[in-house]
Amino acid sequence: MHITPPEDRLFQDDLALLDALTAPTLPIKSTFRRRDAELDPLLLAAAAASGPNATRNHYHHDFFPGVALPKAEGAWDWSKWNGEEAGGKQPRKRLTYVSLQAPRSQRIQEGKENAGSSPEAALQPADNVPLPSEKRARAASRSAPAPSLATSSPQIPPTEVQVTCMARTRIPTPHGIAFLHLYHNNRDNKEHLALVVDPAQFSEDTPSISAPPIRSRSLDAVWSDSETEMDRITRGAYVGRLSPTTHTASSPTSQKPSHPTDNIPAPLIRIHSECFTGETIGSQRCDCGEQLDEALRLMSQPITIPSSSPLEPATRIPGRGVVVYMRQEGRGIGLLSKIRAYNLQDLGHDTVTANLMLGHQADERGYEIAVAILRDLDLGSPSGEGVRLLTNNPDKVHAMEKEGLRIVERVPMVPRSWRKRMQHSSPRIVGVDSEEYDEPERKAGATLVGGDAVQGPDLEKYLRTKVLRMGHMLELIPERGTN
Ligand SMILES: Nc1nc2c(ncn2[C@@H]2O[C@H](COP(=O)(O)OP(=O)(O)OP(=O)(O)O)[C@@H](O)[C@H]2O)c(=O)[nH]1
Repeated sequence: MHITPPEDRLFQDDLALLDALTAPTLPIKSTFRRRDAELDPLLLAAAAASGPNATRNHYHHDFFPGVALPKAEGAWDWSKWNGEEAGGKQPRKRLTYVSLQAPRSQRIQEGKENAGSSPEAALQPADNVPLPSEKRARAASRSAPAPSLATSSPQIPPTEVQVTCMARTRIPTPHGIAFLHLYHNNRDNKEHLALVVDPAQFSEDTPSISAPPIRSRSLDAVWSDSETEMDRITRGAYVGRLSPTTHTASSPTSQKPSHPTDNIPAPLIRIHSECFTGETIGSQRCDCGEQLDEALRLMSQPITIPSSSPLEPATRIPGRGVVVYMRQEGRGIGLLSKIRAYNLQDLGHDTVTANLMLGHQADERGYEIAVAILRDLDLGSPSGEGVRLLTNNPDKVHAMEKEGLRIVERVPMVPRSWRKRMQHSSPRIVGVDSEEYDEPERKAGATLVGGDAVQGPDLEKYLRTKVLRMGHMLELIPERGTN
């Protein structure tokens, strides 16, 4: 007799549960076995852990109807629950899940929810804490007013996503220079980012390629009549490289989609979702940190353009690309829920089931804002040059295409550990230029955290200022080249 191992059974049950929770109709009775005994304590734990009012989208769902819950958020008091214990002898009453959430239209009418973030809200600081009035006045006198997201295009219906690049700056990364763009939008209060890798950002370094510079239209626009050249430069609307002696404000970007005139491949684009655990503390539960690092590395690789004539050598040009960094932590469920989901995963559930058990969808991300950011950078428009999208996620490809992004190629994102394993069995990975992956072995860690030492002139200057101007207790060492 064949006996299914308990882990397999759990896995099959998880799949059945997943079907039950996600299918449009309930599965046929015989294929779906309820796992009351194992599941209920977990559901109760998940519900109790999130407290009465901290479920998805902070709407009030109640796993314990009729129980007077304490007022303080998250302060679930078990002594107030008179229900039977799970696994007790009497036949158990199933707890029902009651949503106390009113329809959205009603919540908007009652003023409990905004109909959509107002442009003003989008331009608030990200943490949404209003500045004290005198600070706000001082800040306003120092910075140019940002364009109103609502009024810049009066013909655009209010539902259309609008993004504004509020600031841009040069960041020297271990892979080369990237330009960090910070965006506000009219949909949420998060500061989404774009990291642009593009040699044409430096006019003096522009190689002999015809690809247009990747520029933000909203950043390069003139925001008001009173905006000075220094205001524009301070928010990053400049061309070339800034130095104490050189600074030239940019001109408003042309609205025409631009095409490279030679055979340059479309820029490599990565839509990356925030992952504090993977990117900042080097968690090895996921490969997010590695993916961010890898995306920047791949974009910074020189591109080989074959020559049209066999007599001429191929040309090598610097890499071009953009990482759009979306603040969609935990596939959109937020860090709090992701941490709880990790505990459910430690109890044996997979990443999808854990999300569902917490009342979330498997993936709650949306890509409208990401596409709007790419549009602002003049990338991926139906009439433009298109993009190569770095992802393994088919849903992401479909979602981006649905939002109107022109994807000319999907580039796989092969985990480094898998690549190394595959390289042992086969020297070439299908669909990937093996030269691009010719990199030295890393000594430690899977993320930027585990990378090599940070170094370079910017860091040197920063460290010296900390010692000389801010009194940091560090012995100064001679600058490079001075001894
Ligand atoms: N809820 C949840 N989110 C996770 C977990 N592990 C990673 N994430 C989040 O997942 C997001 C990254 O998504 P992935 O599924 O790794 O990759 P993807 O973006 O869908 O696909 P690729 O483009 O191929 O990388 C980040 O926001 C992470 O914080 C997890 O176990 N649970």
